[in-house]
Amino acid sequence: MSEIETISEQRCHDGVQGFYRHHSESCGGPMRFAVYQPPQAAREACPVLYFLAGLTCTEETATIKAGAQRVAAELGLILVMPDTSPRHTGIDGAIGDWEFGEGAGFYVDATQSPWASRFRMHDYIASELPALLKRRFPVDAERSGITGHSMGGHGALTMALRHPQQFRSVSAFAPIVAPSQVPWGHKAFSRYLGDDPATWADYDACELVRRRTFDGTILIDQGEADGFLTSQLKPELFDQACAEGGQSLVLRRHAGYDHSYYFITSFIEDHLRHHAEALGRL
Ligand SMILES: N[C@@H](CCC(=O)N[C@@H](CS)C(=O)NCC(=O)O)C(=O)O
Repeated sequence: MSEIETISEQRCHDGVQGFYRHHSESCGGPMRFAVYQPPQAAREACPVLYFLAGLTCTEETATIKAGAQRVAAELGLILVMPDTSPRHTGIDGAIGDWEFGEGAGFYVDATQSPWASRFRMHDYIASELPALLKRRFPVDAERSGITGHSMGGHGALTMALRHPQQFRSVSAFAPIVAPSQVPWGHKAFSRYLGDDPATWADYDACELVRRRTFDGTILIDQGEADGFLTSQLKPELFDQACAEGGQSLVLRRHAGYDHSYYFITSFIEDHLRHHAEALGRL
């Protein structure tokens, strides 16, 4: 049996939109992800852009709602949309709370029982999934970028800052930039990582960027009408941390836009072009 099971594949903008399932060692069970292969992928290895989704989302959310395929087809970018956590874990407390557990993996490797056995999304995204994709899809892994939304924006920023050899370009939509300082982060990190905030810094973009900058400009878009802006997102903290760390950042604030995929689809093209340029496609 192939290590990747195809759930569906459909023609899309002359490429192929597929959904897949495999057994994940990192997460100790089955995981699903979506891949869009642009038409160029039929002939050559293509750069790859990972899109990490937010709370309550699955591999389907950005695939269906972001509207990224048309421009990815033009630019020759492979798109990878992973699920946001392991599923059907059977762990007590893993379902029923949209801010924690299944659908809310926060892209960390949990160290605390009972989460540590399954909730290892950092290792999954940084190592296991890229290695798996290389064996099945025509990815030019040397040219990988990462983006994401909200919790996934936090994932994208922390992955890129921690693994600059793996991810050569980074951007985010309405990201959680300082999880150690906001309720979403407190709740998830205290359970996944334990009560000592010192262990949280490795997953906090504001902390990471003060330690080491990313080689390239970080692009962030943020809607001013986002209901989570002042309570959970606080982009000004990342702006300040980047200034202190000497990180190049373009933070764009857009009047009237909220937290939804209507906001994301309005600016996804700019993000694809940002990555394509950094990955040598423009
Ligand atoms: N709990 C609220 C808010 C959740 C929320 O806004 N999730 C964002 C990510 S943090 C999202 O992308 N939701 C999926 C969607 O809009 O399709 C809900 O379920 O409506």
